[in-house]
Amino acid sequence: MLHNPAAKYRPFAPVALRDRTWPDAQITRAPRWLSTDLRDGNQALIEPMDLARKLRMFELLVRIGFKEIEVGFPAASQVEWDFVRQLIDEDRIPHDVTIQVMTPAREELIERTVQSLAGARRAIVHVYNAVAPLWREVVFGMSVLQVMALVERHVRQVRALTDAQPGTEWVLQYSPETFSLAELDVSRQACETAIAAWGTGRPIILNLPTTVEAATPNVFADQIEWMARCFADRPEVVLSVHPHNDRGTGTAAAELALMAGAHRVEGCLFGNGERTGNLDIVNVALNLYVQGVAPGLDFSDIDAIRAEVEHCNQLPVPARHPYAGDLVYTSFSGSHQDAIKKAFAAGREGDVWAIPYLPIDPKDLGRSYEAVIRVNSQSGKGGIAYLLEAEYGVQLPRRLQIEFSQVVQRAMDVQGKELSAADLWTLFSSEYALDGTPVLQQRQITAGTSAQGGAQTELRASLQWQGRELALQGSGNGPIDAFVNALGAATGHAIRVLDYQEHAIGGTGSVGGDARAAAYVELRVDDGRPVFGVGLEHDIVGAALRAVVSALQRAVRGQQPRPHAAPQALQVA
Ligand SMILES: CC(=O)SCCNC(=O)CCNC(=O)[C@H](O)C(C)(C)COP(=O)(O)OP(=O)(O)OC[C@H]1O[C@@H](n2cnc3c(N)ncnc32)[C@H](O)[C@@H]1OP(=O)(O)O
Ligand SMILES: CC(C)C(=O)C(=O)O
Repeated sequence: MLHNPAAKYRPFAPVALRDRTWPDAQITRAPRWLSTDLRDGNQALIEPMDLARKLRMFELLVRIGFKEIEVGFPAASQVEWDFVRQLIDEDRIPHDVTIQVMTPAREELIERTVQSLAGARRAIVHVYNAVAPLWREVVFGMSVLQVMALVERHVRQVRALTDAQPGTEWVLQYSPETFSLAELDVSRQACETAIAAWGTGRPIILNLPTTVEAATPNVFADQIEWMARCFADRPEVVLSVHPHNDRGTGTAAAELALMAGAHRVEGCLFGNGERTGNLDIVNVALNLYVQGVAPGLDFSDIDAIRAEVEHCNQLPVPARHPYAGDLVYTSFSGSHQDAIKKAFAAGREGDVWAIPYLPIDPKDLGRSYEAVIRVNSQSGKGGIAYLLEAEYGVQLPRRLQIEFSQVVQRAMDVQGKELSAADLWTLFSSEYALDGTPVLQQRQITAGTSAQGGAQTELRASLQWQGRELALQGSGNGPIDAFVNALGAATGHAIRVLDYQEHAIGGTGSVGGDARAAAYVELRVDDGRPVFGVGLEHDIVGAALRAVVSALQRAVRGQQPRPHAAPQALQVA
């Protein structure tokens, strides 16, 4: 790269429009959309679509709700011609859909283009010629006057040919190609020449392209407002824009152009098109949607649409593509996951959508929440807890989330790749010995009254513990109290219960067919650090006792077995 790029590149001159109004405008309704997937999109494919793929694309566009579809460049090739004929001859164009075809300003090509439309109910003939200085000099070798003469001659020709086919309702679209790079006055003259040659008062679309993006989108908005003022008193004129994306600002250019007075937007699904692509219509339409404006296009099953477009174009849609990419409803980083989980837990997906980091409800596009959160080395407790709850129904208490996230981090450091919900469950089950917790045998629990008149529970059971069978006997003010006292006496550990929580798990989750109980116990054992245990059982008492054993096992992991000791007093913090 150059040390001084100014030696080679020049900045684009701004438009002198001091009284511009577009910065204060708001887009409150959807524009008219034209899909140019079958023309500008198609001409940019490594392998242009064959008839079968063109038809699939056309039918997809109709299903999505496009009412104006540029179906091709019929003078360019036999496939293009045959496709237009197939649509007309087989009556495949719905009554509310208008097809558009494109031609350069060349006699023989215009003639063939208009012929291709014979029998159409309604059609837009799209004529273009470049108007910017570089093109005038290098491509055409023409002065401005000669360019105007070219426009006049060819639009007159379109008029004559279409007048000869009165069975079709005709609209002319004129594009001063390279508008974004041209002097505004030259573009205006070209448009006025086209209007006059077509016939004042007859419907005409003036389509203003950023054939190559050359400036920041505010400059394009100024250009559009300038042109809109020139044609403001012409009701027959529809002002359309056709942004490309060379600077990566196609979407912004289209949106600012709508604020500046454009009524119609041309583009392609997911931004296919020449070089960096055409404007991404899905992007602009869904940007409107999340501002509460109905776009008039239906992307309810965005994955199916994406798959169909990928098939037709033989090009992938990137994983980070706005609204449609594989990863765009996924959060990897811990603080995002935490915020999303809290917002769902607080019911913030209610009537008015307010979920942090998710500008749109993925469900509206047929995507699912399951895909929202994924866990890798950047993740924190929130995402892990979300996945375990969403997939397995367990609602981990906050301190258990923190404890388990450290277990996950250690596994992640070794493994170095993303963990699925199933991987997390395997790790969780093994860490808290959900399947391997020794089961209490011959459990007998009797509720009674103590000598002081309070509630007293007596517990007897046997338990396999560190290779020997323990006979447990204890009493307390409830089953957990009695069990902890009995276990402390039998194992020689001082056990204190710091926290206890429980909940039911519905019968439909991945945990099992029937409803189950989940219990979480936090213990301090022998004045060590607090540890959690988890128990899943069909009954709540069984789950709680399992959770106590799970926590004690974790607390004494790696220690030598203790001799018996006297029962410990139970305290619940
Ligand atoms: C910005 C855009 O997307 S414009 C759309 C462009 N799309 C396509 O080009 C796809 C389909 N195109 C084609 O199949 C062919 O290019 C055709 C059939 C249109 C023409 O093919 P050819 O006659 O071989 O010409 P070629 O492709 O080399 O085009 C260049 C010629 O067209 C002229 N030309 C380019 N644009 C235009 C225009 N809008 N109006 C009139 N003439 C034009 C050039 O000046 C050049 O003329 P020259 O040969 O006298 O110097
Ligand atoms: C001819 C026009 C509309 C075009 O495709 C462009 O300029 O990009």
